[in-house]
Amino acid sequence: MSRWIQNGDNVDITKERKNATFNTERMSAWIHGGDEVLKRRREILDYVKSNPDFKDPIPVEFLSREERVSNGTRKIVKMTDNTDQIDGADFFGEGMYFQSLVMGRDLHPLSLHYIMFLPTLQGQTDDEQLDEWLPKAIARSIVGTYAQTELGHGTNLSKLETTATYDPSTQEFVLHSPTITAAKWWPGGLGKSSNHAIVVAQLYTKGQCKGPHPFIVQLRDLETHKPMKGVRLGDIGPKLGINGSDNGFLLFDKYRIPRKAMLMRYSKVQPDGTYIAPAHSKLGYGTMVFVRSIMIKDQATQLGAAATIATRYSAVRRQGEPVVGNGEIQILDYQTQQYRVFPQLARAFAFLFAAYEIRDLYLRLTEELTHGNTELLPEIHALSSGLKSVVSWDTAQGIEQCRLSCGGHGYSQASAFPEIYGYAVGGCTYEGENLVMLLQVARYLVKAAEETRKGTSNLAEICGYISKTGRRTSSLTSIANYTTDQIIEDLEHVARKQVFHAYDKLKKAQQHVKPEDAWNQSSVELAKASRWHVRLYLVKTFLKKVDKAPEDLKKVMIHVARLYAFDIISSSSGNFLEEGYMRPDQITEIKEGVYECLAKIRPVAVSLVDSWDYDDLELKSVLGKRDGNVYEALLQWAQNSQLNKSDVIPTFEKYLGPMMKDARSKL
Ligand SMILES: CCCCCCCC/C=C\CCCCCCC/C=C/C(=O)SCCNC(=O)CCNC(=O)[C@H](O)C(C)(C)COP(=O)(O)OP(=O)(O)OC[C@H]1O[C@@H](n2cnc3c(N)ncnc32)[C@H](O)[C@@H]1OP(=O)(O)O
Ligand SMILES: Cc1cc2nc3c(=O)[nH]c(=O)nc-3n(C[C@H](O)[C@H](O)[C@H](O)COP(=O)(O)OP(=O)(O)OC[C@H]3O[C@@H](n4cnc5c(N)ncnc54)[C@H](O)[C@@H]3O)c2cc1C
Repeated sequence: MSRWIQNGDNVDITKERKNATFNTERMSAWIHGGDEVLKRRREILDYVKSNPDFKDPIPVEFLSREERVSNGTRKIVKMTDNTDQIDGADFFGEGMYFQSLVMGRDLHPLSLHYIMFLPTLQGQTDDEQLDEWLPKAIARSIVGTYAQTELGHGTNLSKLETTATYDPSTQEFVLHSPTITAAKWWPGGLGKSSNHAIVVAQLYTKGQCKGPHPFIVQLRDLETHKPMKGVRLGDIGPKLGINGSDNGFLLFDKYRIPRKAMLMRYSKVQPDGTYIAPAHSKLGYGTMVFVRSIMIKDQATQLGAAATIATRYSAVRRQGEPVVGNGEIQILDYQTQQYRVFPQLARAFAFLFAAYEIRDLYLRLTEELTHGNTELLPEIHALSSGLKSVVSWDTAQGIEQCRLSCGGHGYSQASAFPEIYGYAVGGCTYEGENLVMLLQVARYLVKAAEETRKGTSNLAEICGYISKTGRRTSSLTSIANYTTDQIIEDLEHVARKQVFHAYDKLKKAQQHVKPEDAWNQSSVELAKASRWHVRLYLVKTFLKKVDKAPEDLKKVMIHVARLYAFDIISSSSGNFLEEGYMRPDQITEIKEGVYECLAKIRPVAVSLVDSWDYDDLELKSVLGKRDGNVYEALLQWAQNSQLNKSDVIPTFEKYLGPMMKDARSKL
């Protein structure tokens, strides 16, 4: 046994846990929403661990693509056979946790069924359609996906090419892909698994195009699973990540579906072809808003996992001997290591707490929509688009920092970083490419700036800072006395300034060039304004949450929240220095604040990541193992390699052996 193991655990990690200044269980409960939530997490975990159906034959990174799809399909069917183990109504909490324990970091043949197909049926059907389709989808007698993106168009929905032309003589729509670029491309589970899809197509009736609308479409025969006549589909091949998912392509050749296949909660086509428009033109995009909202928690969970792995590994990895003869030190003691890893942990917290907020806002929206009130739609569209964009970008960067902080072992799939990154980074693209989403936020901010300039502002709370007068210089005197209100005031200043800078640039350009060119020429500054708007929101949400925490937890978490804010300010110091809003010595003070926070977090870092309550089963990382016994586990993990099945592999007989033999004979 290694000299670093005592009572089964690595001695360094045990020592770290003894340093905790707070109760890890209390912290976990606070993070996850209370004792009851924590208790339920443990029950779900026990259930998953005790069920052999959920076990992977070997770590999934050793499986081929076909094996991955097959293993994932087997598990998700078993998992959804057992949804009585969770509160089905709690998709955001129990649903997401259950699926992450069973399915790991992969999407699978039923992902889109649960994440988009079912929610679209719930949100977009009229009563009759709901009664027809929802029971089938819930029972899994049909499997659906969401087919919107095409080879030629993803972002720009107004130019989707798939057509749904209404034929009043038969009361049917004719679905058609007029070109190759009209092929649906990407939908998860479309390639081989789904037999139905929500297809988004340009609706034509009475010779007029009414724009993209959702239709429910049968793609495969229910018994043979062969594609229906007029439907061509398949898998799009391997991707950077999520290779357990059969993302697919789909083409229609004048494929007929009944009139009632058009989802008619908001827009309708009557039997004679008369079109009835929705109350709000973007109501049909509701499922995207829903997914953008739930993605925030998913991304936070991935970044939290990466930070947990990096922190635990840094506690057990010893490298370098600053005092010769005293032995090598834990790499977690290096300030540079802390500077790399702890901000990622702080971000993960910030994102998780924002995820709770957007969940609550989304629930409010759903409630309002049942009363026909669409007032909240622009605000939630802007917030979910902005959070989706900033959070997924920072998550991807953060995971990469965590990987780098683990040196060579971070590059091995044993670390789980490649899986985490491959899975999470997809979020920068799907559900709206990040930059495009930032530009959606910008439209909202431009309106707020316009109202403020006109003096007619009655802004929503989320952008209330835009119409504030604010100070001309920061009131920061010393980092010790830098209050939450001052931090927010300083971030508000920079966000407001950037909003008006972008707005003025846009307005000025509009005087000289066409509106679309003016927008394009201002778009980098507009996207920056959106980022500041979202960062401000994240900082405010985090500080507010910590302010309300119980005292024992607040004492620790305040350093994490301040690190999040100080890291943002110090890494963009130029924005704060502009026009003398801050002086260089104030920036120096904030940098010192960063270092102070790192030092405060250092002794409790392992306990903090323990509080995220990841089980080894969920982390799936040799480096992040709770017991810290990394080296033994690495050696064991490598035994799974197919190349280790024999001492000599065929490539030796075929290539290397003859090459060396030949070379030897010539010497
Ligand atoms: C038991 C089992 C449990 C299982 C649990 C599983 C849990 C797993 C958890 C998480 C994992 C997450 C995994 C997710 C899987 C992802 C799968 C991916 C799916 C997809 O990607 S689907 C395709 C998504 N596609 C897009 O997002 C396209 C992006 N484009 C657009 O959204 C829009 O076209 C646009 C926003 C870019 C522009 O739209 P458009 O041209 O139509 O409009 P504009 O002229 O620009 O704007 C007009 C006006 O409308 C406003 N607007 C736009 N969109 C919306 C909206 N959605 N809501 C409200 N308003 C909107 C826009 O801002 C303009 O407003 P103003 O005129 O400025 O007022
Ligand atoms: C893992 C994964 C899963 C997916 N799952 C599904 C699914 O289940 N169903 C589905 O329908 N789709 C799915 N998609 C597709 C996804 O929604 C699209 O890829 C996404 O919306 C972006 O569209 P695009 O790929 O066409 O990129 P494009 O729109 O071509 O964007 C390419 C580049 O152009 C820029 N750009 C585009 N428009 C503008 C603009 N107006 N202003 C400034 N810059 C612009 C973008 O910022 C980007 O840099 C998935 C994608 C991925 C990666």
